[in-house]
Amino acid sequence: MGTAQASVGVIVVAAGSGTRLGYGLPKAQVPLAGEPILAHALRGVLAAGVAARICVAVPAGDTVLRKLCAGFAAQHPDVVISTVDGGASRAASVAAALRGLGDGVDAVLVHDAARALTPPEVFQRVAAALAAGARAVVPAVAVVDTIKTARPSTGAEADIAPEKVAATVDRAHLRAVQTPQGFDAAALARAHESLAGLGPGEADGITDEALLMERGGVDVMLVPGSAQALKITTQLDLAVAEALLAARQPRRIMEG
Ligand SMILES: Nc1ccn([C@@H]2O[C@H](COP(=O)(O)OP(=O)(O)OP(=O)(O)O)[C@@H](O)[C@H]2O)c(=O)n1
Ligand SMILES: C[C@](O)(CO)[C@H](O)COP(=O)(O)O
Repeated sequence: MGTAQASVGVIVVAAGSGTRLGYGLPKAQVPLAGEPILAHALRGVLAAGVAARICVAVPAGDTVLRKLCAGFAAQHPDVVISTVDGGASRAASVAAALRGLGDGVDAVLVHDAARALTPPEVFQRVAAALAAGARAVVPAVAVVDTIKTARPSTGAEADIAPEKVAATVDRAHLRAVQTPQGFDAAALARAHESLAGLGPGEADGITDEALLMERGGVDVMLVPGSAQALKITTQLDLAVAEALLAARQPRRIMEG
């Protein structure tokens, strides 16, 4: 897009069911420090100050998250905040929100509600790289574990353990990618057109939009992500997020 004045739309995908979290509620509704996960995610987007429009994909038929978004919209009349029904896969939810965002934005940031504590600086880094001319930008962190590939054990080995190491990967070049992922709006729309007609099973393999860009031969630039942008997937992640939020509170100074 190449100009700092470009209009940015942010998609927040919040239509997932949260099966692995196992809370019995759609994940974006699950309370984190007393508020739905989506409320934290929206506050992060708004604090970054990069969005002219925000479109949130919520579970089809949901009224709780729609009401939450309407409350944010009332408090932020300077930003157009809308909701759409999400789809059966993350990719389908992104596609629905892309349509909901409409024309008139130069760049689109796609963000997981599940990465609810992403610091505003991460949004700003992604937006700045787009403004500097990148067509696709992803926040990333280095991988800290030693990574090995596995293959099934065979014969007598299978009685000891189901898998064995196939190889150890050189982690120097490995990056764990996060959201928000930023794209030139036209390039993202074209990439998503290529998904039309995919079944839900096939769409499940599209775990992020950067993959679509890579397939289309677009260079995907990496900017620093943040450990705080963890994806709340399991109960352990929710506990970590609670602890992170508690640590963000101004500390009380005991006097006397
Ligand atoms: N059909 C879907 C599936 C996922 N998402 C969103 O995509 C992000 C990443 O998905 P994940 O964290 O894996 O969420 P869930 O699909 O809810 O998790 P699970 O697989 O445990 O059910 C989340 O913000 C989630 O709400 C979505 O909008 N629509
Ligand atoms: C987009 C993402 O958050 C980047 O790490 C991730 O790919 C989403 O994954 P999931 O398959 O929806 O859990």
